[in-house]
Amino acid sequence: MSRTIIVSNRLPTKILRTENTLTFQPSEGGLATGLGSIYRQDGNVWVGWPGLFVESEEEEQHVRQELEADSMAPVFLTEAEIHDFYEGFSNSTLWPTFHYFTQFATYEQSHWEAYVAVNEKFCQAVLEMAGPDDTIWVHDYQLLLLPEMLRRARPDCTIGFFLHIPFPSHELIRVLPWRNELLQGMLGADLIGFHTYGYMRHFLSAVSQLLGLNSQNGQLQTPTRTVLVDAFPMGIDYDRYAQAAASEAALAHEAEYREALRTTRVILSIDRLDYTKGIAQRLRAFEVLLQRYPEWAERVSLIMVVVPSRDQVAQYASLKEEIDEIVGRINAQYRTIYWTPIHYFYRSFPLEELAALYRIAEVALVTPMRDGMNLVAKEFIASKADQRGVLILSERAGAARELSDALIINPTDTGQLAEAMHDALVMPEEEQMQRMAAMQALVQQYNVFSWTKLFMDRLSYAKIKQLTLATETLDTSTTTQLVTEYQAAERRLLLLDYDGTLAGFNTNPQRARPDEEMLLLLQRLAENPRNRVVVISGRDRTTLQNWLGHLPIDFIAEHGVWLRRAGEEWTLFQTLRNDWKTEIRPILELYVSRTAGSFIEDKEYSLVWHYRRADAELSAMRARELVSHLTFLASNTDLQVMEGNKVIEIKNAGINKGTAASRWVAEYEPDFIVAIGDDRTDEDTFGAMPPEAYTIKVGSAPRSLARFHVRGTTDVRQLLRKLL
Ligand SMILES: O=P(O)(O)OC[C@H]1O[C@H](O[C@H]2O[C@H](CO)[C@@H](O)[C@H](O)[C@H]2O)[C@H](O)[C@@H](O)[C@@H]1O
Ligand SMILES: O=c1ccn([C@@H]2O[C@H](COP(=O)(O)OP(=O)(O)O)[C@@H](O)[C@H]2O)c(=O)[nH]1
Ligand SMILES: [Mg+2]
Repeated sequence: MSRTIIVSNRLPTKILRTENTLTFQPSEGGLATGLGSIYRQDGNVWVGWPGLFVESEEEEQHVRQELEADSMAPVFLTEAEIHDFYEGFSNSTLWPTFHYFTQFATYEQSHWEAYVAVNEKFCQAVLEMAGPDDTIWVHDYQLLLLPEMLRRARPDCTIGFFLHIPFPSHELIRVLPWRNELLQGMLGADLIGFHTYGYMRHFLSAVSQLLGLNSQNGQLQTPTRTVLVDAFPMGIDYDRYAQAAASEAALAHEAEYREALRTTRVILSIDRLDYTKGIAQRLRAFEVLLQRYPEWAERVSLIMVVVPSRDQVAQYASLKEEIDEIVGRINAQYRTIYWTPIHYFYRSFPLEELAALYRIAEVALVTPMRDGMNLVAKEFIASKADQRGVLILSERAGAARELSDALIINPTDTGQLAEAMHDALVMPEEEQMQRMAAMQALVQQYNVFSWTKLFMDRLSYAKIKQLTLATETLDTSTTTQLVTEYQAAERRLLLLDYDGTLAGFNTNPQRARPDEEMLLLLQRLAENPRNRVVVISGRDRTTLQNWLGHLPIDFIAEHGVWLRRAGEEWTLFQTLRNDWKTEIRPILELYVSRTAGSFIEDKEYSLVWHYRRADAELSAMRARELVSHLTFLASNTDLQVMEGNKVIEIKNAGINKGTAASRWVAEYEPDFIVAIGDDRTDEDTFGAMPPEAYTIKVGSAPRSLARFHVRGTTDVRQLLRKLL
């Protein structure tokens, strides 16, 4: 039976050592509480770190067994690994960078190395566990390299990846020395999910800017595969929080708190201790509230739960001191014998007590500087059975993209935040209920179960899509068959594209000169009297002539405009005009002047706008603009607009690599054909070949007419060598 293997840095259970005994308790943090409800189903298993340093083999065995009984498999990390991988790279490099706190980020080579090593350790643990049909779902920034590591070990397995924190602008990502490795690591997945569309957009733009990979409608084309990218805002186990809030235990705790607080109204905040959560700013805003509206003195208190977190990281330790200091100062200044302005707790609470706090609070303050999602906001909403209560929510929490009925604030605007608190405290009940009802409906519908289902369904879809769209890989047995057929054949036709097929794709087209190995390979293939070798390219005939003209091969140049059989003269495919160039050239010049780095190639019967060296995103936009501009102009002419790899070409209609290649098939009557190409324009060749021909696409494409595909130019060379 196939099952799902969830992988995250932290298990939903953490183990504490007190003297000689181990206690197992639930982990804090959104990931553990969010997914905690679902992993126990259907033989699924959760792989992760249990938060404990084991001291002996026996202890390790014991922990492993205990966790296994509860569907978990531990990855044990050493103190050094926790220092360099968790506190170091994960929480001192990635966490601040991804939350726009680059001033806190450190860049240590040793931390990076530990990050690689621990990702490998997780990879081994997963591989030991995963069967070929299992789905692997990797979570979060601590394991960005894992998808690609798993992919390398199991090329066909199903891998999902979800990032729980923001994905920042590529301007921040590019600051990281290891940015390309990190992005490549994520691209090992079949589906990559984010909480919001904004994060997804930033990711796609980073991939385009830094790796030069294009996407369309969230479908990303890597050299080998199609990867889907999408937004999946995570939800909570709504019923669990609603039930907890309605439980006897929660009611009893609430009564207790009410008695202690007497008539004081409650504003609540709950977070892990983290500089991303805006805790200090929130305290200052509360102080401003008391200054601006002295009438709230003795009438409203802030209950602030701060859960200890990552206290070995310097920034966290100093934040703790800062908060202690501000709370102390405000309380000292405003408190009375009857009233404490801020009830500050630095510890975690069990679910029933959290539920009681959610119940008693009239206002929840969720005001992070940056937060991937923030589940506390959703838990507060689920706990409000009577629909009274107001959520104040930072516009920079992922949750703000969904919860538009909250009072949305900018957390750095202390004045606005203070006013929002006041507004919340005086909001008429009817308005509170209206807003709360709308948010409850949303949080109830988009819960953690629908989130999981949506992600998993989309992951199966990604897989099916890859299978149905992808051409078959040219594996060893097909290669053997190809070679056998080749050897038996008398009249063989080899149609070979140049750039991206025989030569690697170069940012400067003039630098893609043939190397010695290629020249020798073509020479030897062409020498065989049973072979007809045709280089079929979009390049101008002069370049092909200069580079390859001395070889006994045929040429199809300018996508079929110019033809040359070995030893003969160049001829035109048909009589052509090029008087249209005077009208079209100024348009291309306009796009060059608007797009630095782009340039025009002027071929005898076509004009090309190249943008491989221009800013990836700007030029992609300009390219769409240019295509529609040219298509409009060409509509009543005999011109055609062709899009290739970072090029737009305009030329006479009816001529392409396919029509030219057909001429060779008709004249030469081959009994064996291999046609290889990497580009959109090569699709015309593939489409024009008889069904038994070996059509081979280099790299991946969402849809290709070729029967087979290979990874890159190295594979092409290898295949051609086999034919010698
Ligand atoms: O494992 P820790 O270092 O103790 O940290 C706890 C978790 O914090 C982060 O939570 C995030 O995930 C939430 C659910 O998607 C989201 O609501 C929140 O905005 C994020 O900050 C972190 O991403 C987890 O990996 C940690 O385990
Ligand atoms: O004493 C506490 C306080 C909070 N939480 C939980 O910690 C999670 C915090 O998740 P959130 O997404 O708000 O932020 P994160 O900590 O993941 O950044 C929520 O589910 C809270 O219920 C907890 O388990 N114990
Ligand atoms: Mg090509």
